[in-house]
Amino acid sequence: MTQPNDRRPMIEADGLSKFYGPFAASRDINFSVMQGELVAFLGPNGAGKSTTMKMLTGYIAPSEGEARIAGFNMMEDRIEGSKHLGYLPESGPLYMEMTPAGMLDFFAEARGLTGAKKRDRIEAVVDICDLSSVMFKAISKLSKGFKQRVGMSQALLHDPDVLILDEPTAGLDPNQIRGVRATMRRLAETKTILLSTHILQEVEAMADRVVMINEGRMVFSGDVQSLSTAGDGDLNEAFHRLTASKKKTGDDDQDSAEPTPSQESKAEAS
Ligand SMILES: Nc1ncnc2c1ncn2[C@@H]1O[C@H](COP(=O)(O)OP(=O)(O)OP(=O)(O)O)[C@@H](O)[C@H]1O
Repeated sequence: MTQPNDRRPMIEADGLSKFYGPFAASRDINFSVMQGELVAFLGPNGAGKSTTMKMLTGYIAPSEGEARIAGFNMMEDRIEGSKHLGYLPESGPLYMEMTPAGMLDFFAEARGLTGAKKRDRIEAVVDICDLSSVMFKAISKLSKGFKQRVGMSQALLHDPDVLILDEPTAGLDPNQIRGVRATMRRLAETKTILLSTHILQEVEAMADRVVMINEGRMVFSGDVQSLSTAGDGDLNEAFHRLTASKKKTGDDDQDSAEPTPSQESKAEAS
């Protein structure tokens, strides 16, 4: 078992920014997720969570800064970094006309898995994500919860040690949320996880630490207890205080998104 001081950073955002013309979707994001940690990535709609996750996974190029997975720069060594990484994008890379069985087979081959190894890994993710009842139905015909689980199974297929999950419980009913959370708790025993969510109970129940962004900038990095303290013991209040819009004008008024001095001390990169 990894001891706390043996841990190394498995996910690193090092000064990440993404500009679309003059608009900064994210700006100077700095944080690390250490081996074995589950870190919640919070922020209101449009804060820049998905953009940051896409940079971390090498899916889009940063305008500035560097993303590293297991120490690999995701622009220069994306193939090596991707061997360690499972990514569940917000909308899921689901081929709607395929069945889960066909899709997992396709992704397994693409990951270089063959023979018994391929069979074992498909069996393992079908079990983890509880997919056996839908393996031969078209993905387009599955409920949202099952589509989400198929997306998760794809992310887990090559048994990566790092997971980046973009809102894995978005749009699910309470029973489905329970199922996904139970799966994540199990995964968190052995993997490093960065998870974006809007659900604060999820953070309380599962996260070791929280990184929060607002209007593209980091406004908090710390443990759940410190986040709660920032809201006088109430996570909803903390979320509100840290993410209440400071914009006075349009979206490209970037200077107005500066954290206040008290928030800045909480947003130190770990
Ligand atoms: N390709 C793009 N071109 C221009 N603007 C973009 C592009 N992608 C994202 N944005 C903008 O960047 C900002 C951040 O978007 P992003 O999807 O990262 O937010 P988010 O925090 O993931 O939001 P949500 O919680 O709603 O999913 C938004 O204002 C969005 O409109």
